[in-house]
Parts: sequence; C-alpha cells; structure tokens
Amino acid sequence: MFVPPVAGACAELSGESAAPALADWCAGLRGAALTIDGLSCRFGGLVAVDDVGLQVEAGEHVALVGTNGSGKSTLLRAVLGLQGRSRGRIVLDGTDARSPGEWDARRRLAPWIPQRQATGRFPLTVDELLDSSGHRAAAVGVATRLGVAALARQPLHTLSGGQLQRCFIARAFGAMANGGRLLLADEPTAALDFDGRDTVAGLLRALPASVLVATHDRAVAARCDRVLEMANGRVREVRM
Ligand SMILES: Nc1ncnc2c1ncn2[C@@H]1O[C@H](COP(=O)(O)OP(=O)(O)OP(=O)(O)O)[C@@H](O)[C@H]1O
Repeated sequence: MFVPPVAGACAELSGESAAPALADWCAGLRGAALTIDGLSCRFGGLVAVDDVGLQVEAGEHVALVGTNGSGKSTLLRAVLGLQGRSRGRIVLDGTDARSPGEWDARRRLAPWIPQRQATGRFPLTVDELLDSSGHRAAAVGVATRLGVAALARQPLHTLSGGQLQRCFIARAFGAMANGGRLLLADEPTAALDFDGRDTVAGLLRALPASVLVATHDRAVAARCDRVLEMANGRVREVRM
C-alpha cells in the first residue's frame, strides 16, 4: 500500500494559485478502509453487481475500470445508499449503514463526485456549491487550481459540462477537508479537456486519503495503487 507523504501532497494540492489553507487541511487527513462483502444489486432481472467483494485500505487509491454497463456506477452508488442492494455488506469506518442517520453519516465520510452532475431545480451558484462542501477554503483552493473560481457568481445551469465537473470536483475536495475519509469518484475526468485531465489525475493522486474511482482514463488508473476490473457485475484485480 502506498500512502502519499503529506508534504508532497500539500505541495501538489497547493499549486501556485490555490488557497494556503489547503496545506492545513492536508495535514489533518487520514485514510479509512472500505470493505464490501458479497454485494449484489439488481434492476429487475438484471444483476448489475454480482456477489462483489473488495477492500480499500486506509490511504489506498483504487481504480475501478471496465466496459460500459459493467456495473461500476451501480457499485459506487450502492456504497452511498443511492442504489439499493439485494444482498451483501458495505462497511465504511466500521459501520454498515442501514438507518437514515447512518446513511447521512456515511455520505459525510464519503464525498462523492458523480458521473452526471445535476444542477437542480433552483439556481445554485458556483460559490454556493463550493460553500456547501463544509470547507470553503479548500473547495475554493481546488476551484482556483481548476480555473473555475472566477465563475463564483454564475448559476450552475449556465456552465459547460467540463466547468460543471470541475466545480463538483472542487466541492468534493472541500468535503474531504471537512472530515471526509473516502473519496468516491465516478469518471471524474470524463468531461475535461487534456490539461484538466492531467490536473485532476494529479490532484487525486496527491490526496492523502482513501480513494475509490471509477474511470475510463488511463492516466487516472495508472496513478492508483491497485486497479480492479468490472465485467458483467463481477470484479477482478488487474495490472495496468
Ligand atoms: N436505474 C437503472 N435501471 C435499470 N437498469 C440500470 C439502471 N442503472 C443502471 N442499469 C443497468 O445496470 C448495468 C450497469 O450499469 P452501470 O451504470 O453501473 O455501468 P457502468 O459500468 O458504470 O457503465 P459506464 O462505463 O457506461 O458508466 C447496465 O446494464 C445498466 O443498463
């Protein structure tokens, strides 16, 4: 297991233009382990996740790769309770969430970068989104690094796909700074240009916490400690 040194992580995350507060929150981050055991998720007759077991160790970065429709998003969404399960255990920070309160706690511990970002019915601005992370300074720092901080007053529904994805990434990093232990990311670079992909791959690598990321981006997968491949709802470990 490779745990990035905090000093290196801070240097990477702080960059030239990011808020100095990033260094402070980096210093406070620790990893957390996720254990999934015998997890199955169905959509009617379709078994999207089929008896999956996996573990993310403290501080470990794990990539989930695989063909379209192989079950990656369903698996990640199940970790957050956004997708029901037909059987299995999903233990994060020692708890297999079942009650609404436990799911709320789970979502605070596991910030989420969704594959498709919903802008909602109400005109939330970029600034309000970053604020909702719980750690404004860190979120704004990452937004600055990703070149979207200047869009602060803009409503989310007026952003391009890539700008929106950058804002949700910044929000998730802010939520990590606000006590998050496991970052769950679903194709976080899918809408980004070449430079944006490199920057986000570097930011993820530098995060001194556990990360589980579903991705089709080789640059992201190559920087993870382990790569798991999903096929037809099942998971196996592969080398990149
Ligand atoms: N809400 C849903 N209702 C019915 N079937 C669904 C639903 N969501 C996903 N599926 C099906 O579950 C399977 C797994 O989908 P999932 O989105 O988890 O795949 P994925 O590996 O994330 O794919 P991609 O790489 O294209 O994002 C697919 O066959 C998909 O059609």
